[in-house]
Amino acid sequence: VGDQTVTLGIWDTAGSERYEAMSRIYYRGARAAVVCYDLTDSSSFQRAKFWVNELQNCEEGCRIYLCGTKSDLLEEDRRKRGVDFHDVQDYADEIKAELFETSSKTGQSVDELFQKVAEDYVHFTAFQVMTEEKGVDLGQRSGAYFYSCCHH
Ligand SMILES: Nc1nc2c(ncn2[C@@H]2O[C@H](COP(=O)(O)OP(=O)(O)OP(=O)(O)O)[C@@H](O)[C@H]2O)c(=O)[nH]1
Repeated sequence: VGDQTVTLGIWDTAGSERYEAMSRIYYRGARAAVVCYDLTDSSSFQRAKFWVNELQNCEEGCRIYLCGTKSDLLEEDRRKRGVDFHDVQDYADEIKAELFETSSKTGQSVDELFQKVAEDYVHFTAFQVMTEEKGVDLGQRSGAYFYSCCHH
């Protein structure tokens, strides 16, 4: 990212709610979470919402990335789509998450997803360091630190 190298440590947790307590051990303190669902399976999107709620309740500093998987199957046949893109986009907006549709088979959008995770990490960490060092004047609407955050 820019001239910085970001090393991501990635933990693949169990997707089932049954392993909720164990998964929490893995994602505790995480700065980013890629919550995956199968684009051809609407029930998997409902399960993804469960994990989003968990993250929102337990991990305040964790940015959420929604990731619809198996996009290659939709390329083959659009009728296989089980989760409406606009519904997910509305949900992503509501929870302030980024949305990606990827394929592990073809690699579609996988690099873009992790590039965005790394970029956001760098930008938001820089912003946090600046605000921690200087403090935030809530009365000041266009402080220099806000501009520098957005222009990094
Ligand atoms: N066509 C296609 N199949 C995929 C893709 N990703 C995974 N699969 C298939 O989906 C099935 C489940 O994949 P996994 O990677 O085990 O899924 P998982 O979400 O890690 O499963 P959990 O272990 O329950 O968390 C396997 O049969 C994979 O081959 C993809 O991008 N495209």
